[in-house]
Parts: sequence; structure tokens; C-alpha cells
Amino acid sequence: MEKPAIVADRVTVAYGPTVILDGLDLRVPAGTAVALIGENGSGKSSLLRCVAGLQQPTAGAIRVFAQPPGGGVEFWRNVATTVEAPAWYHGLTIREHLELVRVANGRDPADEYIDEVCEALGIAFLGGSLPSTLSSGQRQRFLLAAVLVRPSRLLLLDEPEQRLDAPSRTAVAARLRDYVAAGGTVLMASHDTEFLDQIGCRTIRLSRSDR
Ligand SMILES: Nc1ncnc2c1ncn2[C@@H]1O[C@H](COP(=O)(O)OP(=O)(O)OP(=O)(O)O)[C@@H](O)[C@H]1O
Repeated sequence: MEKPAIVADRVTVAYGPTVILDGLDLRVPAGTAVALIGENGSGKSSLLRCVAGLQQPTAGAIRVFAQPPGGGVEFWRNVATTVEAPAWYHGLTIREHLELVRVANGRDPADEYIDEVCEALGIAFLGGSLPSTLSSGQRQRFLLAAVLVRPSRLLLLDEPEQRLDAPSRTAVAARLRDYVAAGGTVLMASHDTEFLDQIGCRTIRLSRSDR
């Protein structure tokens, strides 16, 4: 059987007296894509934040590649996420940001991988632009490119389809499908079933335990 990339055991998330997730169990096998779906406020982002180690569950345990999440550099060597959007360096172009990510992860920025990702996401023409000048959909594609040019084994994505037009959604779905086909694991939150069908995701529906 596939080794699990993510294991959540009886995870509870509460904000004050309000219980959002109540004893949730989750297994995400390595090399698969799983989408958290459900109404606004059902706890998708909260669960993603817990899996990323950016928030502690109120109760229960989470393991990512058999380790507690968020625990340091080693964790982030394997995991790339859009759960918390990074701030950009104002003076650097799109291309320079992506090169920075590539270099920081020990890769050659001239190895054409950046070009390939930018072509696939339709942002190659924006290489010389500054992040502050992008439209919201372009910024979303840039954010996804910054995640994809990082070598990783697990992507944690919060509504990656948000603000994308139909061709861009299809391009992002194809890229995520390729990522999984190459052995990567994806856990995401989404409201777009067509997008999830394009990726071939298993879906898990969350519903607020206080409703
Ligand atoms: N830091 C916080 N403090 C208090 N309540 C919070 C906090 N973060 C989230 N919540 C509440 O927890 C509930 C779940 O929020 P969450 O963002 O996890 O839901 P979601 O399923 O991702 O929603 P959406 O589909 O709108 O993105 C919401 O009612 C939200 O208001």
C-alpha cells in the first residue's frame, strides 16, 4: 500500500467555544491529489493551516511524511504552499523572484524550468513585470509559479483556481496533474468541481460541526 504523505488523527479545531472540525481523520497517500470541499466556513483553510504547521489543532495529531508539520527547514524542503501568501520584494521582477526561489533551492535558474512553468501558466510575457503591476488573476498564476518552481514533494494549496479565467484554470489543472503523475502529493481546498475533475482529485467534504 502507498505510504501516506499526510495522516491526521482525530483533529479538532475550535475558535473559542466554536468547534469547526470535530475529530477529523484524514489519510492522503503519497502521489495522490485530495481536495477539501465544503461550504464557506467549513474549516478547509483551517485544516490546511494545521497541515502546514502554521496553526496548532485544538486536539488530535497530524503527521506529514511521518513528522509533525512545520517543524523547521527540513519540513519546508518538502512542502510548498500558497496557504499563506508571501510578500514580494518590490524592486524585483517576476522572473527575478522565480530565479531567487530556484537558486535558494540549489537549482540552476538558467535550466529552462522557469520558462517551462511560466509558459504552462501563461505568464511568460510577464517576466519583466513587477508583482505590484499584475492583475489579481496574473498574481495568482505568479504565486502558483513560485510554488511550482520550488522542488517539493507536497503542495498545500488554498483555492488555486481562485481568480483564474477558464484557460488558466485548465493550464493549472494540467500542471497539478503532471505534478501528481511524477509522484508528488497535493492537498488543496477548492470550490470548483470542474477544476478538480480536470486534476482527477479525490474529494473530502467538510461540514461545520456546529451546524
Ligand atoms: N483565527 C480565527 N479566529 C476565529 N475564527 C476563525 C479564525 N480563523 C477562521 N475562523 C472561523 O472558522 C471558520 C472556518 O474558517 P476557514 O477559513 O477554515 O473556512 P473555509 O472552509 O476555508 O472557508 P472558505 O470556503 O470561505 O474559504 C469560519 O467560521 C471562520 O470565521
